[in-house]
Amino acid sequence: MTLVLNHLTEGPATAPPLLLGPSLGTSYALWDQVAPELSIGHRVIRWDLPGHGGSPAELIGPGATVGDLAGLVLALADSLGVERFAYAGVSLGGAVGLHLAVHHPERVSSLAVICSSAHFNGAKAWEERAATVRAEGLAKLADGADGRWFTPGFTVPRLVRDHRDADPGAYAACCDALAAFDLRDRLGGIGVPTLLIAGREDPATPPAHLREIADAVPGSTLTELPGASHLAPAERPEAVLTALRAHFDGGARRGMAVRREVLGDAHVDRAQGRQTPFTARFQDFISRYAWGEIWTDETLSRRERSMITMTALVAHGHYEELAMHVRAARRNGLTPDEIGAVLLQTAVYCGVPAANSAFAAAQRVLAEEDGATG
Ligand SMILES: O=C(O)CCC(=O)CC(=O)O
Repeated sequence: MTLVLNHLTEGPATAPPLLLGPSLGTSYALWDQVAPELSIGHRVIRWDLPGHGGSPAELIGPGATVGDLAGLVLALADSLGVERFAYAGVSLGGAVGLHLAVHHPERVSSLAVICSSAHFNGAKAWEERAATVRAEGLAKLADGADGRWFTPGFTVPRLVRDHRDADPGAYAACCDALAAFDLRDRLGGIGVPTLLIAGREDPATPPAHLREIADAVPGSTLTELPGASHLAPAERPEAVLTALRAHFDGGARRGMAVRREVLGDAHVDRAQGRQTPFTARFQDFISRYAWGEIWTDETLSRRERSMITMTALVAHGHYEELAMHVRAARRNGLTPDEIGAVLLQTAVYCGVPAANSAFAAAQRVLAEEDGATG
């Protein structure tokens, strides 16, 4: 019997397939907080590394490469009748995704690389770790997992247990794969839509590693998550979920791009960073509908949409939101004089007190942005 990677499939069999890859030492439980939500719109298939979770250790041996792991993922996809799929992976799982996008682009429709890298800082440390694990097993390394994986005080006992229970030989073979991995000179050839997610506090693959990929992969997007270390899907599941949804869902992806163009990266990153499980769906809703459907509709120009939006906000007295849209109006090309003319017209149709508060809010923003109102 041919051995395949242990995996869990969730979601409708007819939905677009999405494969989720784990990091070294973990199992598909790394996706516990994210996969069920993603499976509303996807056939989600999450897999275990060889010798981790429920995958047979015999699938891998000394001197293994990331290419070997990618081959196992393709064999899994073949066994499930999946030809082309979206893919997201964490760290080693992300390296597998980069390998697939470079060497098997016909199989990958879209890629997300999370807390990962195009190289893992050379071979030496991984060769040493592999030798130690082959000699002593995983207990000591698992004792230090919290510090390598999470911000202080956070943990996921199930993942630490999976680390302790992994097969030492297979774990060491995965270290061999990390030691030999370096795709830096191939990144420019990646043509699939690519999202990079970095944990701001990740000591293993710090944001600079994700930035390096973002700088090289044409058209890619980078999101940095505050309050996340190396296992972002476990530590900031709601933020990872929103970013993945926006990336893998066409409408939401378009919406997120327009939202960033109009409101600016700094604002959107702040909003994403502040997100909680309670607000995640609302953020997703805004990206998908307000930005993905309305602001992307070219019947009206962005300048016209800015004028309408500012007027509506004055009419309902939403001055905080108005301040944000005065900034957006400037990004959409309105001059301070034109913004003033819009607000003056609101004095007629929305009332003088409303326009008075609107002028005060807009004046503050314009003074910050351009120093334009003297
Ligand atoms: O457990 C660690 O020390 C992090 C290992 C790493 O960077 C590769 C991975 O998580 O897949």
